[in-house]
Amino acid sequence: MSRIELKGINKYFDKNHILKDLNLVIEDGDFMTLLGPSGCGKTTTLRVITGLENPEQGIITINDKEMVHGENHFYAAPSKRGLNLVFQSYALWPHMTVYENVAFGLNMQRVSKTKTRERVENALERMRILPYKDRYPSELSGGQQQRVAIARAIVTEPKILLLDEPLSNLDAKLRLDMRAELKRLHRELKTTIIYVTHDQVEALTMSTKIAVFFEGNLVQVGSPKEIYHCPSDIRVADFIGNPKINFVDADAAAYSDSLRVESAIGTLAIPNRQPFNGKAVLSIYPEDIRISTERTETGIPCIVDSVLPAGSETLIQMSAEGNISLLAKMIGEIDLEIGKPVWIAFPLEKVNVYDKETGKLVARSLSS
Ligand SMILES: Nc1ncnc2c1ncn2[C@@H]1O[C@H](COP(=O)(O)OP(=O)(O)OP(=O)(O)O)[C@@H](O)[C@H]1O
Repeated sequence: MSRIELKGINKYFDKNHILKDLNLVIEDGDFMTLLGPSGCGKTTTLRVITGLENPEQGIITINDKEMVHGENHFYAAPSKRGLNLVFQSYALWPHMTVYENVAFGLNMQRVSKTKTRERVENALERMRILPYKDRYPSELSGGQQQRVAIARAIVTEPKILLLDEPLSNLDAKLRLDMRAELKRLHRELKTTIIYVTHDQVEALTMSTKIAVFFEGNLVQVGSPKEIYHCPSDIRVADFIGNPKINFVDADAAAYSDSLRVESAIGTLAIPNRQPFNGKAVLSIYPEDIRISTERTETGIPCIVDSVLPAGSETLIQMSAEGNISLLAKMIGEIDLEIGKPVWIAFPLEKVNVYDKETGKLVARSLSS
C-alpha cells in the first residue's frame, strides 16, 4: 500500500505564505498530477512531501505513518520516507555512464549482475536511450538526460514515484511518446505517482486525478473528466481550456427548479443549480460551439473576425452583439469569409455558470 495524506499544511518562505492550509490525499495507485500556473506552489508541495522543505504547520502521513508534524517540529529524514524523486533538473552523477547511473539503485539493493543488466536495459529501452548507455551525462542533450533520470527512477520499480516536470525538455513528438510510456508504466507497475506540471494537456492525458493550485491554495481535486467538464472555480475553467474557454457575462436569477441566465447570447434555463441571484459568467468550450452559415431560428448571430487553420482543426474568432468575443474550434479545414454573418448554437448541457464575484460554480446543466 502507498497512501500519502497531507493535513492542514502551511509553508512560509520568510513572510510569504506559500502553501495555505493544504489538505490532499493521494491514494494507493493514483496518478495524481499537481497542476497550476508558475509559482502556485506545486514544486513546494512535492518538496514538502519528500522532506526537502519543512512546513511550519500540518501533518503528513505515508501509509498511515507520521512523517511530518509541523507543530511538534517533527520531520522524518527524506531517506526514511521511501520515496523516489525525479526533478526537472535531473541531477545525474557526472562521473558515471548512463548505464552506471541507472544501475546504481539496483547495485545498492545487491541485485545480481545478470538481473541488473536485464532491468537496466529494459528501462533504457522504454525511455528510447539504450544506444547511449556508455555515454557520460555531459555527452547527452537535455532531453536525453531527462530520460536517463526517469529510467533511473523506474528501474527499481518504486512504490511511490514523484516527478517534477520530467518531460519539459523534450520535443513535441518525444513528449507524446513519453506520456504514453509513463501511463503504461503506471498501469503495469501500479506505482503511485505524484506528477508536477503546468501543462493541462499532459495532466488530462495521464492522470487518474488532478489537483489544481492557485497562489498556494488547492482549488479543486478530481478526475480529468470532472476537472475538464465541471471546473469548480472560474480560474480552473480559464486555466484548463485549450484553446481558451469562452466566458460571457450574464445576469442570473433563481426560479423554482432552475437558474434563468440572461446574456447577450440569449436566455438560458439551467436545471441543476444552487440558489443564486446576481452577476454571473457563462463558460462554453470552443469545441462545443457549432457554426452555421444559414440563418437558423434559434441560432445566435455573429460576425466572423478571423479564421485560424491549424492543420487538423480550425479556430474561428467571432463577435456577437454587445461586443462579445467568441472562439469556436472545428475539426478539419473550414472556409469562412471574414466579416460575414454566421449563426452559432451550443448544447445547453455544456454550459457552466459561475458567480462573477466569487468565481465559484453555481450551476451546470450536465447532471453528475
Ligand atoms: N527557497 C525559496 N525561497 C523563497 N521563496 C521560494 C523558494 N522556493 C519557492 N519559493 C516561492 O514559492 C512560490 C511557489 O514556488 P514553487 O516552486 O512551489 O511553484 P511552482 O508552482 O512549482 O512553479 P513552477 O511551475 O514555476 O515551477 C513562488 O512564489 C516561489 O518564488
